[in-house]
Amino acid sequence: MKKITLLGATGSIGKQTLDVIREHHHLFELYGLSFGRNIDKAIPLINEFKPKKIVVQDIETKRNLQNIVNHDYILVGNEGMIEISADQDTDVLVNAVMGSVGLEATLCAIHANKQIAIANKETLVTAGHLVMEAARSRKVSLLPVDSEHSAIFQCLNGENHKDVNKVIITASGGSFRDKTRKQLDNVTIDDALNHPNWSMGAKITVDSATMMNKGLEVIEAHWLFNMPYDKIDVVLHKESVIHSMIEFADQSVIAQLGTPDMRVPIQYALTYPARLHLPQAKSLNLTEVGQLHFAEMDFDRFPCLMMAYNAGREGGTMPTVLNAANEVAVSLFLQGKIPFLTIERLIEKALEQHRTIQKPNLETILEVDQQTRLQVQAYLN
Ligand SMILES: NC(=O)C1=CN([C@@H]2O[C@H](COP(=O)(O)OP(=O)(O)OC[C@H]3O[C@@H](n4cnc5c(N)ncnc54)[C@H](OP(=O)(O)O)[C@@H]3O)[C@@H](O)[C@H]2O)C=CC1
Ligand SMILES: CC(=O)[C@@H](O)[C@H](O)COP(=O)(O)O
Ligand SMILES: [Mn+2]
Repeated sequence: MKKITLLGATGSIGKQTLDVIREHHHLFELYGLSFGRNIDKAIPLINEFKPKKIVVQDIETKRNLQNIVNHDYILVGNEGMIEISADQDTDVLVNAVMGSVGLEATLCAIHANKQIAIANKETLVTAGHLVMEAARSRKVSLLPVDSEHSAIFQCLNGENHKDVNKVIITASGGSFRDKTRKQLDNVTIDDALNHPNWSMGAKITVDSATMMNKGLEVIEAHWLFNMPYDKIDVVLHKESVIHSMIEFADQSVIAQLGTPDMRVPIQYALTYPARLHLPQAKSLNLTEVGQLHFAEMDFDRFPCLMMAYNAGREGGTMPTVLNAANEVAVSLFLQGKIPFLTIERLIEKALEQHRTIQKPNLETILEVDQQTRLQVQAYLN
């Protein structure tokens, strides 16, 4: 029985992780869970899975939860997430929290030798060098949950890293893929949240519409697979059937395909190297899909992707700034405070104003993250 700690249990990945745990309850037990403030979503999960430990975002949420459920172990905030992630009684951390707030819990879980299933891409973008170095030195396996990275991981199975010509990450194009830049002037929050293929949390759905999601994924792939940026390509593929591909030295291309269902990569990260039956997932019928489409990425149409490549290549604290600026800008858009196209302008400004610090330690990363958040908020005043 593997005991799982799940950060971000009330979210889209959290919910689908619980589907997998429920399906394989003879293999997995939910030991601890965290969520933000969404008590209504958390209560049925607490009642069903009876976690030993719970973490909420703040004291007020803890008080409100205590008025509803009788539980001895409710912790708060980052310290709480760190405690349940590195707890001696848990085996695996599924990090499905949204944002770089998941960084310290990931690092502490690695230091405590936990197996990590990582959905929380912001952690790797913000401080990939620290996370990968910790995982290497502790010999901890860091298994990807993000669909493209799970695909790359599967395509690399049994292959030699030096034989890779390039990694080809597929991009659906997001909610606005058929719109010109001019048509983006007046798009609404609801329009942005209408992803053509995936049902996901609000932040990643907006990232997908700006193409920042692919930018974050390029940096994530760089760290997870130790791949230089000139060997990572992005191609538009509107069906999201091919989740990513690898071209090898002999020009052979291996791809991983499947219906768009995050329970598949989540389960694989939890059962690797075994593949278990997953009854909820639909079989891929290519004759029903009919055609698969591919198009070259247009960096003028999607400038966030180029900003991410540039920040990744620059390295040091630049990806930390990219991520923090993006988190704040997307949140402002989702609160209705800025129009869609202002997201990329705020990020661009934050990147332009930042002087890179190379080889930053955790303290520096956390400081730059905080400073960037305040700076981007201040652009609006
Ligand atoms: N959804 C998907 O299909 C995919 C997601 N990912 C990545 O997985 C991660 C999670 O995404 P997704 O599930 O869509 O996100 P959601 O917004 O659906 O869920 C986020 C979860 O994190 C919690 N949370 C948010 N902010 C905080 C905070 N400050 N402190 C503590 N908890 C917090 C939320 O709690 P509450 O509900 O209480 O607010 C919720 O449980 C992201 O990094 C995303 O990029 C990667 C690939 C695919
Ligand atoms: C499901 C998943 O992994 C998302 O990150 C997905 O990739 C979003 O799709 P696009 O960013 O390609 O629109
Ligand atoms: Mn993805």
